[in-house]
Amino acid sequence: MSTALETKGLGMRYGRTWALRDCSLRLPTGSVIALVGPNGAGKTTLLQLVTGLLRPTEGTVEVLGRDARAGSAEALARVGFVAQEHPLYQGMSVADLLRMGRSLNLRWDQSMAERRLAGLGVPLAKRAGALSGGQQAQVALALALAKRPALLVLDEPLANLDPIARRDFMRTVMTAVAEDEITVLLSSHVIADLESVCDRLVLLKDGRMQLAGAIDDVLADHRILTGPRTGAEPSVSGLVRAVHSDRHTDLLVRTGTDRPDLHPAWRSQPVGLEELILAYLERPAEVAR
Ligand SMILES: Nc1ncnc2c1ncn2[C@@H]1O[C@H](COP(=O)(O)OP(=O)(O)OP(=O)(O)O)[C@@H](O)[C@H]1O
Repeated sequence: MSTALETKGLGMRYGRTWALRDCSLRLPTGSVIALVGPNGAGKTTLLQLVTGLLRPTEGTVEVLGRDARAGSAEALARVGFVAQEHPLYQGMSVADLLRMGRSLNLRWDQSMAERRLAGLGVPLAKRAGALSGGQQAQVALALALAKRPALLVLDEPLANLDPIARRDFMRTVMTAVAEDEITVLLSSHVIADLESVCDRLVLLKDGRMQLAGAIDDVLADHRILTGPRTGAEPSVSGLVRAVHSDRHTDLLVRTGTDRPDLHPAWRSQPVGLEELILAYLERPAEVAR
């Protein structure tokens, strides 16, 4: 399987603060990757390093086999980026934005962009500033897709969109994935919306990667162990979270592919994606490190 994005020892420091550290990732072509993490985790920093908007303090980023660090025009021509809050020139009409995109990009697909926007009922003659939030998000996405990117990078594309606009936005993304086999890297806090569309997960916290891999593998690596509160807790390594009620204890454990040898009073069950992500996000920083 070919690689769409590879980072090695990637790090970014603002003054004395490391926003991202030791980030080594390999993302296969054609995957849809959810980048999750709490506020300030380093998600935007990572996405801006990938799109060549920031130069790393250390490490390397390769997009489609080319160094993105130099802001190489050739590599970046294959990357579509929708920044947080999908900024557009508010005074320009949608048609003018498309015209500008066409004049700036060699591989521009004008008819596809017009078709997608017409299908969504977005009027081309209207000023961007006069469109709804959902329509503006769709215009920003159409501009990014018209570049015919191999890698589409979306920074919190679903923030501030209502449920229908979120669904329509993700439908457009998934149609592009199916039609053009693009790789998508998207950050989001809306975990429930990611589960049905993403096949890989990268979880950042305090600038460090906590989890990365195919969602199926990540889920298979974890179990919830439930047993009596007073009983001897199983001695397991890889404890992510312990929740105690009056009578029971729930342990979320990174077991790997091993199945722990449990006392008969304990049972082991799989964990769902949302619960797993929340458990990692809630872990105290000193445990997470
Ligand atoms: N231009 C900057 N100058 C100084 N510090 C910055 C700058 N940009 C980001 N940071 C810091 O780097 C860290 C990571 O920020 P980043 O915006 O990458 O996080 P994030 O995960 O995208 O957060 P959010 O979910 O709130 O958008 C934070 O501590 C932030 O304050």
